[in-house]
Amino acid sequence: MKVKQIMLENPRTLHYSQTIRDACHLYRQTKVNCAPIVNDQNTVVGILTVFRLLEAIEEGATFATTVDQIMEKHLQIIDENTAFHDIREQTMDRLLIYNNEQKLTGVLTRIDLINKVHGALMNSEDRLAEAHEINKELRSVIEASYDGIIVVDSQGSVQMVNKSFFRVQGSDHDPMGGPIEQLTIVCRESLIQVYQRVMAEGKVMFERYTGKHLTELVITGSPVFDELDELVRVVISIRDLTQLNQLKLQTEQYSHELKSLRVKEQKDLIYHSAAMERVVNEALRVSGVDSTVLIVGESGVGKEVIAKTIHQNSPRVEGPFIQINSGAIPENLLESELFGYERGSFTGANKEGKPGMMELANGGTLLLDEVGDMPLNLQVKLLRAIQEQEIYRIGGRVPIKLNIRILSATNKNLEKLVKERKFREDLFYRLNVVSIKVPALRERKSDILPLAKHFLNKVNERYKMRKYFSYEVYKFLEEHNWPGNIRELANLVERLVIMSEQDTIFPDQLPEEFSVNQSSTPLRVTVDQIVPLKEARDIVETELIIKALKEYNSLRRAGEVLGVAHSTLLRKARGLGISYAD
Ligand SMILES: Nc1ncnc2c1ncn2[C@@H]1O[C@H](COP(=O)(O)OP(=O)(O)OP(=O)(O)O)[C@@H](O)[C@H]1O
Repeated sequence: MKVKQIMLENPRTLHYSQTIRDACHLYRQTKVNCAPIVNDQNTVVGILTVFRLLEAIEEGATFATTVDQIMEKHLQIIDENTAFHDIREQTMDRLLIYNNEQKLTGVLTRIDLINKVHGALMNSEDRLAEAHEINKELRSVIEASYDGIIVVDSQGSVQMVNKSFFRVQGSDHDPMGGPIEQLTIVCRESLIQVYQRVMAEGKVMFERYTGKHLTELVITGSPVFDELDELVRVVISIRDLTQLNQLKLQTEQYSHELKSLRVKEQKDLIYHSAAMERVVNEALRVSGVDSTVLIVGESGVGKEVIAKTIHQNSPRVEGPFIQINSGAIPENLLESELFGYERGSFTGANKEGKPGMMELANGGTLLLDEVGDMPLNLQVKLLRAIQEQEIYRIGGRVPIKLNIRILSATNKNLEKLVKERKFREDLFYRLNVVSIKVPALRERKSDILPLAKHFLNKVNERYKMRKYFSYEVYKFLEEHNWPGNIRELANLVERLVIMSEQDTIFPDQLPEEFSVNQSSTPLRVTVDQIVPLKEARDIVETELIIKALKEYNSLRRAGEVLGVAHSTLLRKARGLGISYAD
């Protein structure tokens, strides 16, 4: 603080010829307790304090006594820019304050000083309370932060940590006051690096720490400067992303499970086998991304069903699912089917022109079925369309922007076709970003019965019937080799339902080409020890009756399947000790 900040500015002066009366008048008027005395040239020649005035009256002076007779002539003059600190030792009553042009600018009296100091004290007390309040608020803000916060001074010693720091650290170890090197937190090295880099460069720095079990910490160091622009401390925050990562993983897992539940709910996708479960999981995994997928497998194994599953579980689900079968469309029409055409572009064309399948699939998914049958000249155009996501209709000049996902399916060996130069290699790689192989039905026998039941239900529903298969028919379906895969199975089921006259379908109703003899493993009863014939008959009958009752859950149906009247079945069951409540 400088003297000019606490002095009484521009004090009123008295001429040396003025009297004590004038002085008293001045004191009363200005409420000051001293006055500089000037001569005719307005130069200060003395100073008269109230104290000196009272002293003079006591010594016999009167109101008429002129001030030059009683004033203090010994003057203490100081520059207005002198620091207050430097005049603490001086007598305050007589301080005259001059500026650098040697002009009187103020006086400093004890009372003024006391007032000023008192004011300053009150002020600083208020400011201290305010600072205390701000400090408290700051502290609670820092404590409320979920991020761990640690403040380190320029010497590298820890000045403060918040509660969250202990959570991130995973222990109660208190690093306060200690050097940063003694921290026990897992990301110690990264934290020290951040601190050192902030100290060296004076700006905000980041580091990422990754550890076991999805541990991920983001460490951010921010410099704090004082008024002199000196870097005095570094505030380091540690954001723990571990929980977030775990939650993310969990959400991904849940959404995957949810998806597979949805798929299980999808009525037209039936599977029990682990092989098919793997295929469905692959389909679900690729459904989330927009990559091209090549679905391979024998004819009729369900490639189209898998393509639909991908579409239905993809973000494009609200868009169209369009399918074009390259093998089924005559070569000369395939191009216009794919790309569409403008009006009058060729004879026989619709007058108005027509959008192609690619255009129709915009915003959705296009399945190129039997893609191995696509003619070579169209393969070039297709590749260009996929790469540029843009097509021209036949006869059209305006490019049409595409936003489609391409899936393709084939039962051919595309790699072989590439070698034989019947399929373009570049297109093959473009389509085969991800490939999914759907296994043949003979490689997933456990899917056969659920599929057969599914088709049986559908056909019964369609024709309003209530037919069912005998055990032997199921056995046959399960054992058959199914060269035509699921389509063949579905066709046979429909044929059996339509053709059979009774409600129960027996093997003798199987078409000739499916004669039971063709079954790869005919029905056999295995005998591994010799037992009396009666006992053997009882064992076989018991097994058959239990199985039939379990499968059909009805005496009448089980009887039909086993070829006996239900009353006979009931009697036999009782005789063999099989309990059954119909
Ligand atoms: N998992 C399944 N659940 C229910 N039905 C299925 C399943 N897989 C296939 N199908 C049915 O079998 C028939 C043949 O399936 P799909 O057309 O998908 O086979 P594909 O492999 O595409 O045949 P292609 O090679 O002849 O094009 C269809 O009627 C389909 O609905």
